Amino acid sequence: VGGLGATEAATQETDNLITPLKLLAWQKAREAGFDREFSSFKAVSARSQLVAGRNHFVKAESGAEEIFEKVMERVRQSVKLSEEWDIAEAHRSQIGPGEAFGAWTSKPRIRDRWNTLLRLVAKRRHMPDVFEVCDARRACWVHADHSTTEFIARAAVATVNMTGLVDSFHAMPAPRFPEVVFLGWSNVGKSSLINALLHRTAVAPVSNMPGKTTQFHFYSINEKNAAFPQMTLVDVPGLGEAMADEAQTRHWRSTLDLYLKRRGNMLRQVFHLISCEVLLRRKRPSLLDMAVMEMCLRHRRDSEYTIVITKVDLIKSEEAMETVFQTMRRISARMSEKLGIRRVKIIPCSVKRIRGRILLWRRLWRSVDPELTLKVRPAKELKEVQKELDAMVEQGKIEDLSALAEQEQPVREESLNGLPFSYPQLMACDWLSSIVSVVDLDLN
Ligand SMILES: Nc1nc2c(ncn2[C@@H]2O[C@H](COP(=O)(O)OP(=O)(O)OP(=O)(O)O)[C@@H](O)[C@H]2O)c(=O)[nH]1
Ligand SMILES: [Mg+2]
Repeated sequence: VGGLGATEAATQETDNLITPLKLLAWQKAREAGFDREFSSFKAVSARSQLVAGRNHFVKAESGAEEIFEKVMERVRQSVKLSEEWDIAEAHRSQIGPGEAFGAWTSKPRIRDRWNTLLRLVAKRRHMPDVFEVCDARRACWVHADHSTTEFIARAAVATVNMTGLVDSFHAMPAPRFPEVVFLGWSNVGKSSLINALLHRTAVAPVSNMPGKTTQFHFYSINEKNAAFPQMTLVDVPGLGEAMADEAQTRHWRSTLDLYLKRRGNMLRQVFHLISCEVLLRRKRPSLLDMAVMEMCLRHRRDSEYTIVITKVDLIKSEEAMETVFQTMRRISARMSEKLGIRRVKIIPCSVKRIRGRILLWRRLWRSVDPELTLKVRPAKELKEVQKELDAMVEQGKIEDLSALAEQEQPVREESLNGLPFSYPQLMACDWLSSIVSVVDLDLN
């Protein structure tokens, strides 16, 4: 009693069981952005559980998939795109950033097609598919635009809630979801980047005066939407001198230090932002930046570490580009000399343009992807499980039910299989090629 039965193909009986839930499912789908009728509402598989009565977990097919497939097929069949797609497919293994394949295009017609495809894929909220479309578009040398990043954000983000606004380590909310922190000198664009990635204008307050963010902001993404990837983004006060007094800045630094050292393995990714402005002016990152960098690389083995060069739209000449370039080369050399690290991932980006946004999303996604995370469900009393299931059935929470059923299946092992085709290539491409491709584009 209490164990889940095996997954079985649905029968007429299971189909009858879910029919009354169609309206609820449709309402839910509408809330999530689905704007048509279901063309079908069929049970595809079912599992049952005997807990003083029988619970049925039924996976239903809504027809949305069908519509998607049809439209996608139509989009792909239109002559131009399908040709490009086929070429991209044929060159899948060889196409990487920097390899000549054609000239970049921003033609609205072609761009719109890719964005339509992306919008359709985004509705499925399956991020590897989203990245696959992005890769294919890039492989076809079609520029991304604001719609592209908007659809990526739509696929990944349903809700954003501020769940903590604190100024000491001990007041921080306990880590609930995989966490990503954005840190760096004051005014480098940490808050702006969070807004840009979420495709929201006013989540994190931004100012052109340094010292805007004065507390640690915890933003829970998709807190109550388990169908979306759940994560926490953390915006921190600037490391540098800002407008605050000496004591305040020292306090922030020690809080950050504690946070990085003690946050534990829920902290998955550190985005360390360094502004182009600073690199152009000082030709080297600050000692504080170097200390943070070393700390992360040496002590934060649980987290990924990425340097983000912000405001690359300010690079206006080839000399400026060369300066940024050489500075990054020096940083890389210093790190490899000191820590024996051969490669530090560096992503140049700009919130005024699209540059770097997709790479950042990919990097972010990689660190929070629930499929790469072993979920440990706490053992519960049978009665509790029963109550939970009853409540779900009563409220018609079909998605939660099927998520629960899904959870009982063996968790996939961490692997790169199934990730988008150029993912390893992109990861393998060092900062040199990524900065070249981005800056080249900016100068064109
Ligand atoms: N040109 C350009 N300006 C940017 C970019 N990103 C941010 N900015 C500007 O830089 C300024 C600072 O941005 P914020 O996001 O507040 O920086 P912050 O790192 O959060 O700053 P603090 O909260 O003070 O630590 C704002 O005026 C932004 O508009 C960018 O990519 N390009
Ligand atoms: Mg800020």
